[in-house]
Formats: sequence, structure tokens, C-alpha cells
Amino acid sequence: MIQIRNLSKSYFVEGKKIEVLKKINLEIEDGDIFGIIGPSGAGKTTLIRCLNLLERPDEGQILIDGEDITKMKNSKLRDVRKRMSMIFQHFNLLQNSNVYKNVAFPLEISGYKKEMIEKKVDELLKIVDLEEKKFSYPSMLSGGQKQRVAIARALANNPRYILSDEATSALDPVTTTSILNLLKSLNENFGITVILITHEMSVVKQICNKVAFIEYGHIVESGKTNDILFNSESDNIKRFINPSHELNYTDKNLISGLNFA
Ligand SMILES: Nc1ncnc2c1ncn2[C@@H]1O[C@H](COP(=O)(O)OP(=O)(O)OP(=O)(O)O)[C@@H](O)[C@H]1O
Repeated sequence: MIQIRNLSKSYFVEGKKIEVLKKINLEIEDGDIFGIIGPSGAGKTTLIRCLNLLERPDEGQILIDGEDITKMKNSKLRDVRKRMSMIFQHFNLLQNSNVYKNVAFPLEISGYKKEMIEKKVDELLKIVDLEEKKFSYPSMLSGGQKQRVAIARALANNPRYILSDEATSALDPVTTTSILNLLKSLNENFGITVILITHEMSVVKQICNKVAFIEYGHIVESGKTNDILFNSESDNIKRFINPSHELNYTDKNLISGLNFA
């Protein structure tokens, strides 16, 4: 289980402090497909980057099975991070390496022997259904195929968590569904917990069992997906789910006070 406790993060831009995450509290249980949704600039990417300490939080704790990873050092931290793989909107593949080399890369870094790497890459390409593209280069692949390579690479170190940062945002709806189905099957068949950032409600509806809505660096609400989708009291969430949602009284007053002339 991951427990995020009072996590805060600010940046300083030209001497001005920008508070990006403000006392975030969240719990992600093993086996969850946990969606983090919210408008652009809400702090979603920063939050996910804090989870694997690509960004160091200023305050707060990130407990994995009760142990605070922000206090861990060297090899212990390396081991925890190794089991948190990330996938990205733009795939981040090595353009001058073929599919085999891209997937083999983390295994080479981990010091596996050549025969072991060959066996493992073949297994991984089978899981993502890309065996026939083993010697293709990224430029020869579709967006969905590139994301499958990235997922195979992400699986190389037997991750406990996959952190997905808008991994389907550059894909068409059909390809999005196929990538989401792949993530769901990894969750079901290998017990991998998926933490998924998206600004698309359709993604959350398709695979997330839980969801947190983040806005201006705050968690507005989190819980089971259906509870957030159907029972949320928050107007901001309702509007995010359904942009044509009726504005509340304060919003109407605000708009009627504006001068559109
Ligand atoms: N390294 C940085 N230095 C300064 N400001 C940053 C940095 N990274 C992010 N920010 C700012 O933090 C805020 C949150 O950014 P973040 O990328 O986490 O939001 P997001 O919810 O993922 O947005 P989007 O959906 O557009 O990707 C933004 O105002 C952004 O400009």
C-alpha cells in the first residue's frame, strides 16, 4: 500500500514561490488502478513524479508498506524505484535503437547476462503482442505500438507499480482502449498496481476502480470511481465530468455581473 501524507511541493520561478502541491493525502491499495484526474496545471504530473522521487517533495511522507521512501537512501531507495516503472504520453523510446534494444536496455543496466536478456525480451514482447516487431525501429511503429514497446520496457524489472503519465493522450480512441485493456490485464494477471494520470474522464471510466480529483494542488475528492462519478457533491468535479453541468448560484451571479459589451 502507498500512503501519501501531507505532501507539499513548491517551485521558485524568478524568485516567486509557486505552491504546486498542498498537503496531499491519498491511499493507494495494492491491486488498485488508481486514476488521478484534474485540469491542466493542477499538479498531476508533479504528484506522480514525487511518488518515485523524480521530484523531491518539500514536506510530507510517502509510505510504502509503512516505510517512508523520502527517508530511504542509496541501494534501498534504488530497489524501491526500480519496481516503480513509468510510461509517458510521448513514449520516450530510444529512437536509434530497435524494439529489442529498447526493451533490453533496463535489463542491461540491471546487469543481466545476454542469454537471460534475450529470453526475457522475448517474453515481454509476447505479453505486449509485438513479437513480430522485434527488429523494427520506433519510427516504423504506430503510436499504439510505440506505447506497447514502452510498456514492455516498463515491465522489464518486474514492477510492483506502473505510473502512467497521460500514456494514452496521444492515441486515438480505439488504440487508447487497446492500451487500457493491456494495462488492465497486467493488473489482473501480474497484480501490478497502476497509478494513472489523465485529463480524460473516458479513461477513468474504462479502467480505474478508484480516482482522485486534483485542482490547484489540492485533492478535492477521492474514492471509488462510481462514487465520484455519480455521487460527488463538488460542482467542479461535476463540471469536469460533464462540461455542460448546470452552473451553481455563485457562478451564475459571477457571470451575470460580467460586462460582455
Ligand atoms: N520544474 C518546474 N518548475 C516550475 N514550475 C513547474 C515545474 N514543473 C511544474 N511546474 C508548474 O506546476 C504546476 C503544475 O504542473 P503539473 O505539470 O504538475 O500539472 P498537470 O496537472 O500535470 O498539468 P497538465 O495536465 O497540463 O500536464 C504548473 O503551474 C506548472 O507550470
